[in-house]
Amino acid sequence: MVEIRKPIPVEEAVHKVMQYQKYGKKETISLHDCDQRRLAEPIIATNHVPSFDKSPYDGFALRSIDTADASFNNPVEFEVVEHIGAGNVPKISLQKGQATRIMTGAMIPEGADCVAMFEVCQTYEKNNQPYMSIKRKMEKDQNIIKEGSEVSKGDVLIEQGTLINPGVKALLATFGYSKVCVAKKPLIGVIATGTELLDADQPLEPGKIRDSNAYMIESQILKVGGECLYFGKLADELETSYQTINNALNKVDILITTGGVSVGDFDLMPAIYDKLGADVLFNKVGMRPGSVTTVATRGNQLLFGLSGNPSACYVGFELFVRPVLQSKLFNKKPFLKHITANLGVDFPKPNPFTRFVRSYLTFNKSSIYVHPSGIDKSNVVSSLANATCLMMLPGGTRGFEAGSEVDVLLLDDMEGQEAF
Ligand SMILES: Nc1nc2c(c(=O)[nH]1)N[C@H]1C(S)=C(S)[C@@H](COP(=O)(O)OP(=O)(O)OC[C@H]3O[C@@H](n4cnc5c(N)ncnc54)[C@H](O)[C@@H]3O)O[C@H]1N2
Ligand code: MOO
Ligand SMILES: [Mg+2]
Repeated sequence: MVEIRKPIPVEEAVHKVMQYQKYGKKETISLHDCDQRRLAEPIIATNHVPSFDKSPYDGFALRSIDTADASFNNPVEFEVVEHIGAGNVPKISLQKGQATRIMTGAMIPEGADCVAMFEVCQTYEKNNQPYMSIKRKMEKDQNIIKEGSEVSKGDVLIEQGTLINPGVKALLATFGYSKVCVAKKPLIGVIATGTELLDADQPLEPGKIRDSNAYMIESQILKVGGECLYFGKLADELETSYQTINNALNKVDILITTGGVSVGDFDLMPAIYDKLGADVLFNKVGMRPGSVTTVATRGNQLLFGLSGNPSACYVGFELFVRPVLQSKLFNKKPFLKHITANLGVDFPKPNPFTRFVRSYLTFNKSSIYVHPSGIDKSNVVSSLANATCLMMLPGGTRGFEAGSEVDVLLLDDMEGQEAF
């Protein structure tokens, strides 16, 4: 008699897996190498920005009060007493009728309370001494970037778990983080199972196929910030498969296998979990593809038994492995981002299970449409290359019409969301 498995709802399965997630480890690396990593500590402002009052323009720093009588017909004259560029510290404190020639980014001299741009000033010399005049009134604080006006020392600027993009890297540099504490990439082992599998460099043989899942999973791991350790492919043979999987578990944080989780005579994963003493959290989920996705734990390690069917394997990774990996990277929004979009095509056939259709989006003015990216079957590989999202069609007794609103999970978004 074949084993009859009871499917659990997707949300429940995700919840079960996430109970086992733990924050990962931290490491300190050079600022140069931190791109696309996630912050293991928040960025805290170590100084005010700017850290001194500065000029936003090339011009003259002066005392606004001295321009009180300036007008088109009454230019007011200033003696230019100092000349400073960005990086210089002004030495002269301005007295009545004095100005400092100042460049963008330079420190405002004492006494000055505004900056007049070159464009509104006339410059000339008298007795070899530079002078300038201005025909308009200036206001106190006009054209001055005040100390701390952008950021105050001690402010928490970027949360732990944030992906380091060029803007985050700029902040790290601004606040002197020449070494950055980032989440260590979790090491995820990958094993492909199946006597039918050939490597990518092997010629096809009757009855055999090339292993695509291992490469696909490797790519999925790398895309979301993990490190992959590939242990090779295993023929469907219990003892050697058990040995390899047992050894692999000692070397990685998480282990993913693909294939062999269903009820076939050569589907050995259930027997291997048994032999490993692993607890199976679930082995049937109310979803398509990926209904056979199995997750087990041994000690505090998670073993993901993804389906052998390529599309099912892909979806199983995105729904279950990805949020665990994101949590290990301290991402507070570990789940795939949901949006709603209008169905681009009809789905007349109902399905009792929630369907995750590999899809892509199109945009028309302010409307978003979602379309399948290929054949909607669990065993296909060709619908994956153009998939940028998963359309989520709830299970039930009805189909769906083009134009109706559906939930969509974004695959290329790296921010995520807090709840599934
Ligand atoms: N009697 C039943 N049969 C099946 C059921 C069921 O409930 N009762 N479930 C079906 C569903 S749904 C799926 S999905 C598959 C899952 O099968 P397995 O996870 O056990 O995977 P395999 O049997 O090892 O392989 C399935 C399929 O995928 C190909 N494959 C395997 N590994 C790879 C790889 N690394 N790269 C590319 N393709 C791979 C393999 O050749 C098979 O064609 O079970 C259904 N059956
Ligand atoms: O696990 Mo299967 O993918 O539901 O077709
Ligand atoms: Mg099978």
